[in-house]
Amino acid sequence: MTKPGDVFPIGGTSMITLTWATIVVIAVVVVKVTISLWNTVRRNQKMAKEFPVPPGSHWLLGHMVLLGDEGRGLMLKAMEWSKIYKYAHVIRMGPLLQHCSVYHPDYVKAVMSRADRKDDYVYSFLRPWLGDGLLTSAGPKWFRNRRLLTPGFHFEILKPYVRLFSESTNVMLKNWEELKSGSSIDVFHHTSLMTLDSMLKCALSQHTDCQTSRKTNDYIAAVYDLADLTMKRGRTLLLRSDLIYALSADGKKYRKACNLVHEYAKRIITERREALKQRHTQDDEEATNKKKYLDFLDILLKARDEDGNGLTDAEIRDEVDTFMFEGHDTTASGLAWTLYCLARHPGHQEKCRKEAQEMLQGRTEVTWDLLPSLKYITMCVKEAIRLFPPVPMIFRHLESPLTFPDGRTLPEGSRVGISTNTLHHNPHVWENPMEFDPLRFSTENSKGRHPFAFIPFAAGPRNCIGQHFAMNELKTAVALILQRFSLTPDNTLPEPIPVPKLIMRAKKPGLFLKIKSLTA
Ligand code: HEM
Repeated sequence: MTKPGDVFPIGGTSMITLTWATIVVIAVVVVKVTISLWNTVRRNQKMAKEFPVPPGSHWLLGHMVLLGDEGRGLMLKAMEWSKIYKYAHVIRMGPLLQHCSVYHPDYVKAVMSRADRKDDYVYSFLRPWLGDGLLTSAGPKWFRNRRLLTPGFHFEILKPYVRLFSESTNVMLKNWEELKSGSSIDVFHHTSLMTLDSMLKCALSQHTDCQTSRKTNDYIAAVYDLADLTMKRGRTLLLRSDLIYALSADGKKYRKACNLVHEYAKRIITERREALKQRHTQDDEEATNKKKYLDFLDILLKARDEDGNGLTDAEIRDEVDTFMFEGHDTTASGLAWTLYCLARHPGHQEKCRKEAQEMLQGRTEVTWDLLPSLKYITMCVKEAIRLFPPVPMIFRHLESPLTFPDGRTLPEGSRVGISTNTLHHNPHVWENPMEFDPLRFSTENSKGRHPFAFIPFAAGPRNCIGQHFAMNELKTAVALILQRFSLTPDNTLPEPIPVPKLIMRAKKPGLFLKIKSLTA
């Protein structure tokens, strides 16, 4: 029996066993790491043999040295390279980190027709926030949840949201009316608050004063922080390490914001579950009918697979966080750049305004049945998100080898980047690609276009589940804005500069336009 103070003895034999065990563990780790490095080097070499490596790659930092102003340098270079390399080229982001960037419709189709998992390089930075939501999950889990969530985007569900989009846009326009006519405003800031307001209503039935309150709501501030911190981490080599990030000031701020948004979603889910339980005790049918619309949370709570199993609270939270991220800033970016294009092209702006006025006849609410008549506005929105795709780059990790139509192949484990921005400016695909020409999207001119030439919402099995939601919001907002305001560029400031972050943003100071009320 051991007494207090006894030290457990390690005899000679145990000591030798322990030493050997340690050596074996270290050897296994070293062998595994060496094999993994060797495989990466071989994969990279094979990729570089099949596909051109553009000039300017540094021996250690690769093409990162060309990133330039917040990634804009490399974005412009990639557009230049697409003139020389028609389909794809290699991009090096460090000594071992390398991907094949594809931007020709035939190549994009080959990648997007499969459901390979998202690449860890970018999406892992989102995982602590979005967990295993639709955007970041893979395999059977993604497949099941995608099937469970798809009914939530049926047009019957989306119909009542158009009224909510009108409501949020009108709050933004009321704010604009309070400004002096001819004021210059950062449109991005306004559209971002407006789409967040809409998303809170459609996803969670949260009607907040986020657009009018002077004090920033904690939840909204945390969502902004998380998006900004994720972008910053992606372009800072040192912060890519989980350990360094966890110890850094940014990492601590990220964790705090993550906890805040998770707690917020958890509280709303619990409250809604309680409310649903209460409703079961009353007349369930009657209570559901009284509610004016189903929000995404209702859909998530009701979803059942064929075995009758629903989503857990953690899964619901991940999906709520995913919608809040994927669904607001992307739409804000699309709207801000559409307004910018229309400000620069007064002729197209006037045509859109005429269409909006004819459709609205003085009303301040767009309704579902009016949306199909917004044909010219739809063409302008599409052309704007061709020129300024809200999601400029998407990454995939090949789970099996991929052969392209011309016979070139990429081995399993390769990282592929689908550059929406380069594809949308590829001179082998688009005539005068830099020109804003909404008529490209007329029915006539769209005939015969490759289905993978224009992919702002991605394509194939992992396309954007919210694309109709987003297009409805964009059309509604543009119609209501142009009915009441005229937009012109602010020539006292430099031209807004697009920068490819997680979404296409405008470089500081932002995207400023002059707004003039037409009703004052
Ligand atoms: C103009 C607005 C939008 C654009 C340009 C856009 C674009 C995209 C793109 C390119 C993807 C593929 C991303 C990837 O594969 O990594 C995607 C995925 C996704 N989007 Fe959107 N999106 C928009 C709005 C929305 C909205 C409003 C919602 C929700 C209400 C939404 C929810 C999602 C989700 C959940 C996914 C992941 C789908 C999956 O992998 O199954 N998006 N979006």
